[in-house]
Amino acid sequence: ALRFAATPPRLAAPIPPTSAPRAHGGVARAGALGGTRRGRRLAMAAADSARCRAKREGDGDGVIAGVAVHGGTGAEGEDQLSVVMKFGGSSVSSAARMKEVAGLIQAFPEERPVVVLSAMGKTTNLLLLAGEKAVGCGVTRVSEIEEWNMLRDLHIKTVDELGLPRSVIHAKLDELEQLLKGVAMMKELTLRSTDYLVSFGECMSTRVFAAYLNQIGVKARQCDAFDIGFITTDDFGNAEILEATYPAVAKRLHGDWIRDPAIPIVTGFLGKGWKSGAVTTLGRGGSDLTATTIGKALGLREIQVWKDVDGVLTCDPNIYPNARTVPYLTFDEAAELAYFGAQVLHPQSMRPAREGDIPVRVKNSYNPKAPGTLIAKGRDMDKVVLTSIVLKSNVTMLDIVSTRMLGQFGFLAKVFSIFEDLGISVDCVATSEVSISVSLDPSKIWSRELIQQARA
Ligand SMILES: Nc1ncnc2c1ncn2[C@@H]1O[C@H](COP(=O)(O)OP(=O)(O)O)[C@@H](O)[C@H]1O
Ligand SMILES: N[C@@H](CC(=O)OP(=O)(O)O)C(=O)O
Repeated sequence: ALRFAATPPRLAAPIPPTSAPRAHGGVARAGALGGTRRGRRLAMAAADSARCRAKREGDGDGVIAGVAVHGGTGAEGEDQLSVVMKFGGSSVSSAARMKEVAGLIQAFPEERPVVVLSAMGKTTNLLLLAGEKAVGCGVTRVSEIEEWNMLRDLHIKTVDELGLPRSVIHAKLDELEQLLKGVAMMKELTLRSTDYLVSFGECMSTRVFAAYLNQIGVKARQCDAFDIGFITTDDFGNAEILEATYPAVAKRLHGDWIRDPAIPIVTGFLGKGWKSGAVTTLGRGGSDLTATTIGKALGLREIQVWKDVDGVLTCDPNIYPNARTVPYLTFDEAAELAYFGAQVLHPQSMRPAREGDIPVRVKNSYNPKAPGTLIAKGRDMDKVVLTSIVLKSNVTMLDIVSTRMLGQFGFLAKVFSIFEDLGISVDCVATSEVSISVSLDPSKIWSRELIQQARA
């Protein structure tokens, strides 16, 4: 599909790129992370100014206002959390990569980041494969599952190379092995237990990374998203974040920071089902959504998503290696690109950023000097013709042809009520007097029922 940018009127001047990292290595300033009384006073002052701002701007969405009720936060205070830095699996795939990420965090001593991490490298895929194999292999053969051995070895090697005690990871690895044996025993892997299984990826990467930061003198605190207020629907595998998440996460992260300032290292991708209380996941690539949710909850200055590419590119670099970086995007453009197949961002992740009006910067952790892509409310569209090309595979096209449409009203409404009943999302629509063509979101399963109802 070719996505052409429309040419709306000029909206806002582009925001200049962030300053390049100042230095690599070294230990973060103690002052920036210190829990002084002055810091707390500043925090309260910032809370007051956030309250005033919310009042002035008539901010009715309850985020800043909601936080203020619980003691307040805001991005203005010197000792407040200031940005989200999310690092994807490719950025934390080994001990060497984790050291570089730690260096990146230290290179911005003026920031007080909330760090969001994905699972190391391809751990999520390995966990899914290990789970599938466990269903059919029998309890005694779990220890032979190749993917389980690969991910266990990766985590132990990483801990060793970072000079950390293996106890950092042992409890989680033991629990994971028990879980795989449980799956093998039951010969069953439900969506609910799959979510619990894959959660080990983020639970382990954050524990390892937080321990490493503490070891090098940067005070950090590991946080499981499902324990700090990420409340979701119980749609295992593709859970939606509920509104209650925002005040809960803000209260917890802000409260912890005021009590004992330490960089929060939060598990991406995970939540807690509001009915079941079980661990849920936000859909593949969901750590981006974790990052933007935290950004909105705390009203932070910026959300940074660090990838293995120089930003959002003009097309998938796996298809066209000479793709160029798109320097500026609007939230709507980024959401549309993500929804229509640009794997670089989670399709839902732009929503909290847009609602909170918090710029998202897509950066390359392998090439931090590159300016990346800045996603914000508006950008200069004067010279824009083509923004980016995306490809979406396995799209289902449905053509409905009927002479009963001629001169009638309500035909489209009937067709769309069938989609609604069956929970099917429609991407594109084209109509004429005698036919309707729609393309259906491949992530939703559609069934024969649809054809039968369309015929009726
Ligand atoms: N339009 C695009 N712009 C940038 N990257 C893209 C695009 N389309 C697909 N990609 C792919 O998305 C990858 C980055 O996304 P992802 O793997 O989710 O990163 P991470 O795991 O670090 O969060 C890139 O390595 C690239 O192969
Ligand atoms: N680990 C999860 C969540 C995620 O966001 O990963 P990444 O940031 O590496 O795309 C996944 O693989 O889907």
